[in-house]
Amino acid sequence: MLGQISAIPIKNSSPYTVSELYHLNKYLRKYKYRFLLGILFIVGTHIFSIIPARLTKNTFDFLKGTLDTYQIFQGANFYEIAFQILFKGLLVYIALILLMAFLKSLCSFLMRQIIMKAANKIEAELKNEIYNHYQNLPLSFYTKHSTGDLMARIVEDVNRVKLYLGPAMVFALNGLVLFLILIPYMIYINPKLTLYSLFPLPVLAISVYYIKHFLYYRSERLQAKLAELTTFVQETFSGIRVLQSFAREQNFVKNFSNICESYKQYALSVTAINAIFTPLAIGINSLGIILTVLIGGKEVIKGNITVGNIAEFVMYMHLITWPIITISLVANFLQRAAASQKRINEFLKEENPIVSTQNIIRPIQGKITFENVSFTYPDTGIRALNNISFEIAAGESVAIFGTTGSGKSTIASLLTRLYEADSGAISIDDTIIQAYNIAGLREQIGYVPQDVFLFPDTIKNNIAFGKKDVNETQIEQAIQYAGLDTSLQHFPNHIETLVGERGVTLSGGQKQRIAIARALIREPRLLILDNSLSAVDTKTEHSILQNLKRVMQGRTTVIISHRISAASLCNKILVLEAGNIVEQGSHEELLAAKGIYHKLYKQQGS
Ligand SMILES: Nc1ncnc2c1ncn2[C@@H]1O[C@H](COP(=O)(O)OP(=O)(O)OP(=O)(O)O)[C@@H](O)[C@H]1O
Repeated sequence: MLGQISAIPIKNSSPYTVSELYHLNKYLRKYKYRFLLGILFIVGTHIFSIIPARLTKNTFDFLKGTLDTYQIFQGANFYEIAFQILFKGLLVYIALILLMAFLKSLCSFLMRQIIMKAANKIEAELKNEIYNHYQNLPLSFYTKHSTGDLMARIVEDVNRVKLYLGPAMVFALNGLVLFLILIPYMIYINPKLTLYSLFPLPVLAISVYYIKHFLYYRSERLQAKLAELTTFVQETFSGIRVLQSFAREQNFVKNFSNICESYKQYALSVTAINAIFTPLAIGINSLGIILTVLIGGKEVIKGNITVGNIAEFVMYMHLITWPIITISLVANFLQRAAASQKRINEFLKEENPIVSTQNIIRPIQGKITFENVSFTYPDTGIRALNNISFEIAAGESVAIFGTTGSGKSTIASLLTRLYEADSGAISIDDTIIQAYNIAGLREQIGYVPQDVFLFPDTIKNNIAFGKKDVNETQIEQAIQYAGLDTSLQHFPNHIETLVGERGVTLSGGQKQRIAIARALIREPRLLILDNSLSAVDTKTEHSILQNLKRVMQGRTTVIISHRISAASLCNKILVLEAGNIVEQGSHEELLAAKGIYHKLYKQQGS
């Protein structure tokens, strides 16, 4: 509701386990060769990271060896020769280090390309899977879940899963491969130096874990605030008409400013924690370097290692720090992905109970039979229809007439199989409705619901939405039958006029008539108009109904209405009250019966 902010739910507090991610196995299997190739390039990246460190060690040792020799020959004629040897040797080492750096960058680039691309492909496929599944779910599913929730699961949650499949996968594999290659190699060079240089790393891992944990919690809140802000702005502008007409602008400005302020506070705290993080990581890493130089120095004095080994170890320290930092990142991405996948799985597990038993696809004649049909809305428990029975002959026009909330629209929902009756039987052409293929049946029904929905597109495209492959003549004809032709003359772009968001640029009556044209273009065997002429004057209503009589010749028309004027034009009228059929017959018969219909006839001054 406008003004009551409904933040997009991006977190589900119910428990989840990593096993939720098993759903992704089919995608991982599909892209297994990509991931394996990615691992190969990760190995390459690390080999080309370790070799330069080894080359640096050799450079140091070479420098030291050459300088020692130079000391021996100082004062003699060999000075120039020693300098030449030193310089050429250095150039060779620099060239080799540059080559390794290039190869490392190349492997790293290819690894990211391969794994990230696979993650992007899986993200798109998962989105498609969810969207396809949404399309197959019944209307009752949509009344239970908000649009914000549906959107959050297909956008936010899938994005979190992608972060796990992409960056988290890269970080995890990167760290694992590096540890497997580097640690044994360091131990091989000098176990004692390895132990001391790695000593501060657990401290780094634990501090990073806690800081990141706190940071993610805050970021989560920040994200929720952002969603709140977005929803608020969206709701404000979609309800701008009401907002301005009720002069509530200042209240909304104040509310917006309050949400902005709390968003700012969260953003500031996230920035502050982020600011602590980098100096802390650098500090702990420096501690490791100090220990390496100190212990390494002692080892050099003892003759166990060379000066080059210290330089080499300092470089290894830098290589290992980032994977340590990313451990908590990976753990966090994994948790968030599992929570998100759980939310996605919840929807993917939803099944549509409205199915076809025999998948019959055939043209219908339009005979409709309701036998002792009852229906209670599952979410509210409201009994909308109470054991109702009636019959409509093929080609008949029938009005369903009654007070508001009496169950008229529910009959239309059951006929279009948007809901399933709890008991009783609904048949079309003496075949139980469940036997028909659902899409095949719906394609033969032209249903104009009470709340008209128009896409922000042209009038033409809104009408053509009802059918594949339509031509201009069919559109013009549907417009004429729906009584829209005179209105269209006032539009500068005729049927190419854009209707704006939900048809905001049109009058209520124009929107209703576009919806009728959309239904008529399908040339339906059964036409259901649910209060579809409530926004037009009785004269226009009369002329449209006369048109429909011609168009629907030999086809069944069900007109749901509160108006006697509409009902009186039909062959038969069903009068509903509190889910029961209280009267039925022709206009004349019902007037003669002097019941509810007659009373309403008098009230409406017909
Ligand atoms: N989607 C829904 N979920 C839960 N309850 C519903 C739903 N739609 C309608 N109802 C309830 O079912 C009852 C019958 O509603 P229905 O829309 O069929 O009445 P109606 O006769 O068409 O009313 P109106 O003339 O005002 O459109 C009402 O009490 C309504 O509150």
